[in-house]
Amino acid sequence: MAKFTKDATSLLEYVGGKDNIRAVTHCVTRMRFVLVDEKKADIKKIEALPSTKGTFTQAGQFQVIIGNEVSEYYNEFTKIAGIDGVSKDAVKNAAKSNQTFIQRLMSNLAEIFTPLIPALICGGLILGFRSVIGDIKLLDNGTKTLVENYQFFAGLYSFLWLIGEAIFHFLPVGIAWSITRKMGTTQILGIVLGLTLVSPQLLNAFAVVPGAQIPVWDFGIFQVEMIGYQSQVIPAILAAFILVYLEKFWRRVTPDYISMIVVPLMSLVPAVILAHVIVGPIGWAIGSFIANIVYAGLTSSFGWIFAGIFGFFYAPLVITGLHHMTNAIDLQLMSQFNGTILWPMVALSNIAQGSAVLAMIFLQRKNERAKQVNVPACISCYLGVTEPALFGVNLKYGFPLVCGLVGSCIAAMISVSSGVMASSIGVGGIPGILSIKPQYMFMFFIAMLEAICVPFILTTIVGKKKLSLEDIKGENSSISDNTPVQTTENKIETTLTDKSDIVSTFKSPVSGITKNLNEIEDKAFASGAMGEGFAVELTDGKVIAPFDGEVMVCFPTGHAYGLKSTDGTEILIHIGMDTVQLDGKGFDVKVEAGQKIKQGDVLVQVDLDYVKSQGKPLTTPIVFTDGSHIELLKKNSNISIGDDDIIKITK
Ligand SMILES: OC[C@H]1O[C@H](O[C@H]2O[C@H](CO)[C@@H](O)[C@H](O)[C@H]2O)[C@H](O)[C@@H](O)[C@@H]1O
Repeated sequence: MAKFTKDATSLLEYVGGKDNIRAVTHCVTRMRFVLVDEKKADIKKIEALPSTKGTFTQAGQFQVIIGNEVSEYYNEFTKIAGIDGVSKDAVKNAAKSNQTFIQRLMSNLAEIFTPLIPALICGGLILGFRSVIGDIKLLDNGTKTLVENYQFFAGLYSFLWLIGEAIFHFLPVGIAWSITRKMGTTQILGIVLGLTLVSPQLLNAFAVVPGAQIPVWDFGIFQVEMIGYQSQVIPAILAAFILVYLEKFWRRVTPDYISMIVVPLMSLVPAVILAHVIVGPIGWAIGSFIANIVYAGLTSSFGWIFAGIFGFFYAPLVITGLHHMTNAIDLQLMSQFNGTILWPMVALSNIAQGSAVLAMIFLQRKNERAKQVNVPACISCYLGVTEPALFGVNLKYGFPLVCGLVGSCIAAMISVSSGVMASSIGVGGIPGILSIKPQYMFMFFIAMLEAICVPFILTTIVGKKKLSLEDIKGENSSISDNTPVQTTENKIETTLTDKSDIVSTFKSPVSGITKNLNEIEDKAFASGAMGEGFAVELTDGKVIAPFDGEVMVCFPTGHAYGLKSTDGTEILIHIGMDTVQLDGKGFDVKVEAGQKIKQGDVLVQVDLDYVKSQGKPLTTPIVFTDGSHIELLKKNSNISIGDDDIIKITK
């Protein structure tokens, strides 16, 4: 059995089976589905699968976040489902039907740039290395660079530009290719179109300065300027879409037997003409306008405010999966200002989220199970891929995400207000410093230190208050088969504060015969590891709220509830033993997590006969997970729902 066989099989069932999948693909960390009926997906069950880090529905796509191993998972899933033929394009196109114009624009941009990222990162590292050897005066008391002192480095510097130029200056080739690939038209035509935008026959875009002699194609009656579009983003996007739609048009109207002659010719030639005569100049102007606005915004006296907003919202943008659209702006900034002030904030945001996870590693150092998630998530984040951290840790607990956002917001403000600029997009984590222009490396380093320290300290402080003993110590401290595993939905927040007031507003949530907790069979409850409390052998299936407060946890199977009273008392009611295995059958749940409750509100109506018929004991522990001390006042007594004075609670 392959690593993901079990989970992939369950996922197929929980998304509603093969018939409910209109299309499926994956990206760097997520399975992306377009479902026929989204309501058929059982999100709670999907999120409970061990390999699922979270789910997200965005713009017509149902995303299941798996992490860095998603391609292996995807292969297993498609093998089991027998749907190998479903392509990425099919997913995207199917999802489009559910999107607004803006969503479509954003996801199109993100989709265009995603396949280019490996090359951009490689180029970023190369440019960063070139800066280190060619721009930093490391030798002769800070007066000479390595390139100036050693021929080897001079040669290396020159050689590396061969690759750097191919990636960044000839970017229109990559963009036009990516668009034809995405739109399912002939990719080589996209490549050729891209080449016509950066051909050496044209005046290089970087040589187009006021007063420059611009060569022309002279058609007698009119002339066209021979300008190259090196590093330009929007002209390439517009030209490629023209090519795509021309090809689609000609393919539709051309008989098959001449399509090979007509379609490429009639698509490419007009596309190249339109590119150089109309959309090139227009796209250049639009691109410059956008880059100027972003640049002016970020370098204005209010730049730090824009930066703070970007820094705060970048990680949530990653959660939506639309973040790659920022690459378009980065690349435009690079072509116009020879660097980007946007991308350093991307790297800082990723670092900040990684640092929040670092704090979780520290807080949960005794929790073996949490370590298995936290450590790889943190490493991945520090190397530029944040989904394992976002979905596996920070979103799950909530507060690390917020602490990371605060750290990222401050780091972005430091970065922008000190003018930090990267030569290019690079590895969006700690190695990102290599892509920063040498003169800004120190300030980026300071911003990076902040992005490491602030989320770490904040998460540690908040985590000490927020995390339960179970979160901190892991399985051994309190988890049994009957114990709900903590997920986003079913998280029990147990504060570690020590109060000493006596609470007397507790009324029995159930009817039955009371028992001391240590008398029941389940070891985890009986040992008191989950907290003190008592148990009841149920005689009636109605379960009510014992106090006014909130439902913190409502287990998807309806058999366990975490409640918090208005005065902060927290309890877990676990109905029956091993009842998680009933999968919700016999439990008519009346509340949901997050719901406010009044004492006496019905939480669930349990079909006791059914539970008994399945061989499950009706022993129901009621445990105080906030550390309260409990004395059972009515031992072995027949109590009724709503009775008070059953226990004495001391905090
Ligand atoms: O969705 C995967 C990741 O996408 C972004 O990072 C990637 O692109 C960055 C350029 O925009 C690049 O710097 C980084 O090295 C790449 O991993 C995003 O910043 C990540 O948070 C996300 O996990």
